Amino acid sequence: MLKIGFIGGGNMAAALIGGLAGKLTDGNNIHVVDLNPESLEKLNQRFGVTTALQVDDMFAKLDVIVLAVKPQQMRQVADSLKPFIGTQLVLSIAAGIRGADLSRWLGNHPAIVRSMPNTPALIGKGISGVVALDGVSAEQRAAADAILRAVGTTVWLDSEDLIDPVTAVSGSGPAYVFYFMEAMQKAAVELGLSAEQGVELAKATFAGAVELAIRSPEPLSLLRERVTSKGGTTYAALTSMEGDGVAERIVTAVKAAAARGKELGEEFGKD
Ligand SMILES: NC(=O)C1=CN([C@@H]2O[C@H](COP(=O)(O)OP(=O)(O)OC[C@H]3O[C@@H](n4cnc5c(N)ncnc54)[C@H](O)[C@@H]3O)[C@@H](O)[C@H]2O)C=CC1
Ligand SMILES: O=C(O)[C@@H]1CCC=N1
Repeated sequence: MLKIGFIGGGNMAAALIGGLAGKLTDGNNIHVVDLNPESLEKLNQRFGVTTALQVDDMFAKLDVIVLAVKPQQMRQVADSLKPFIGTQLVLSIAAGIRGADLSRWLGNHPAIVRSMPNTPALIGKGISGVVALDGVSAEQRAAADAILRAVGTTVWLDSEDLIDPVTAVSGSGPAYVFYFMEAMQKAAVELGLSAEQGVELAKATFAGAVELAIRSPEPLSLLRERVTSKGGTTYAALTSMEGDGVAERIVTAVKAAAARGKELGEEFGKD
């Protein structure tokens, strides 16, 4: 059974641990470090994981170490981990932080996998972009894949350059969807429906449309055209959106997220 450590026991770590515990490995084979004792207590109670407030010698005995802190904290975490690094696979889920920087901070450690999951991992419906540095063995790639697949699906990338685009599309993506849903709810209220009715309509519309898109082999544009009767209501809404350049603005926004990912790597990977 895999022995897995987590540094950072926040949102994303909890999602991953929830997917792993009792399936890929037992809770007592998972060791979590976080500065916040309350987060640790919750994880211990829910999944039976062992915990510590700082990186300890347990980390020398693990197969995989998942780095799940914010990009800003990664350098300091790497420094505290370095004395315990041997042959373990290090799996980072942090936005921006480059594999080469992590490797250098860990004493030129070769076994680094970078991944970008998303919050639907909390309900087992995540998707993760993943890329392995050259020093990762086939067995370690399989371990990284199994960990991420415990909370959804994986898309392996040939180049680390594609991780920032994945971050921008699917890592941050759930927030764009919620933003759109919030706007639909706002419109519903302005048109006279209650807030509860608005959110129910928005959620069910997204759930139904997404399921339809997943089950349909047809392109998204065709699904959209089927809703859009010439001169009808949808046509009026889409014409308004086109006039306002909404699609272009979304493309610009997603590109801003990718640019920020690159910038984070430059900002926190300097030394
Ligand atoms: N939230 C999201 O949608 C996604 C986040 N990510 C990445 O996952 C990482 C974690 O994000 P979240 O789980 O959302 O953040 P979070 O804030 O919920 O969790 C981070 C945890 O790290 C702990 N921490 C801070 N400094 C520490 C240290 N020195 N040692 C040990 N623990 C420390 C904090 O107490 C906190 O519990 C980030 O790098 C983010 O880029 C990746 C994909 C999606
Ligand atoms: O906003 C962020 O930086 C992180 C990475 C992807 C989702 N949340």
